[in-house]
Amino acid sequence: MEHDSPLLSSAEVARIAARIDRPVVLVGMMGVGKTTVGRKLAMLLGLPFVDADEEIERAAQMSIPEIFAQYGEPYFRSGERRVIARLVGEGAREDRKVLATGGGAFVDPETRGLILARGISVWLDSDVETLMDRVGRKDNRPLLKQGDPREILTRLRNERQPHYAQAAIHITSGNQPHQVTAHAILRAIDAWL
Ligand SMILES: Nc1ncnc2c1ncn2[C@@H]1O[C@H](COP(=O)(O)OP(=O)(O)O)[C@@H](O)[C@H]1O
Ligand SMILES: O=C(O)C1=C[C@@H](OP(=O)(O)O)[C@@H](O)[C@H](O)C1
Ligand SMILES: [Mg+2]
Repeated sequence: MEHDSPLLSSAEVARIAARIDRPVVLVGMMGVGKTTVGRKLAMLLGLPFVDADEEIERAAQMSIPEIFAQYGEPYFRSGERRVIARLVGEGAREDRKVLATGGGAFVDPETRGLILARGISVWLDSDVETLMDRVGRKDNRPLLKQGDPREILTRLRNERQPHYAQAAIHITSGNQPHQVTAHAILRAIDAWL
């Protein structure tokens, strides 16, 4: 057995944290846990956590469902592109942070290029059933209101797979506690850096 415990010691976490010199950027489907795991990971590392969707909501003074309803998806995507460019681009205020993106962000070629060039990109993946359990019945994912949520998640996951697969690090996030996923990400970052 390579690892006796799924969790790293605090000394190992500190050693890996000291090696991180770029934003850790979580990408992947809605409901996979980017926001939840990202927050946990940032806490573990003692780094700031930023959620791109929350930044967009703050800048627009509206919720994501309101932005989609009033202005449509293309408007949301252009705001998303701008916000992520500010957070990981050349003039970003703080390089050492954890950034959770929205599920569609990494599909945009400009955003994807920026994240690949300047961040440590981590693709969190789950099967459709797990995504359904987590967001299938929620009201705050406007794309899932456009039809049958399972079909939409299946289609989007298939369409986006080739983009997500370009991320530097791939992690499968099943039903394990967030803590275990966060530690798996750290091990993978340590191996990748
Ligand atoms: N490992 C997990 N086990 C159980 N529920 C989870 C897990 N990760 C996330 N969740 C739940 O799933 C929902 C979606 O998670 P979220 O972090 O918002 O995902 P994302 O940002 O990728 O859309 C939240 O209600 C969250 O509490
Ligand atoms: O997959 C997508 O296109 C979206 C995912 C959402 O973020 P999460 O991935 O954090 O749910 C949010 O950005 C918006 O509802 C669109
Ligand atoms: Mg999120």
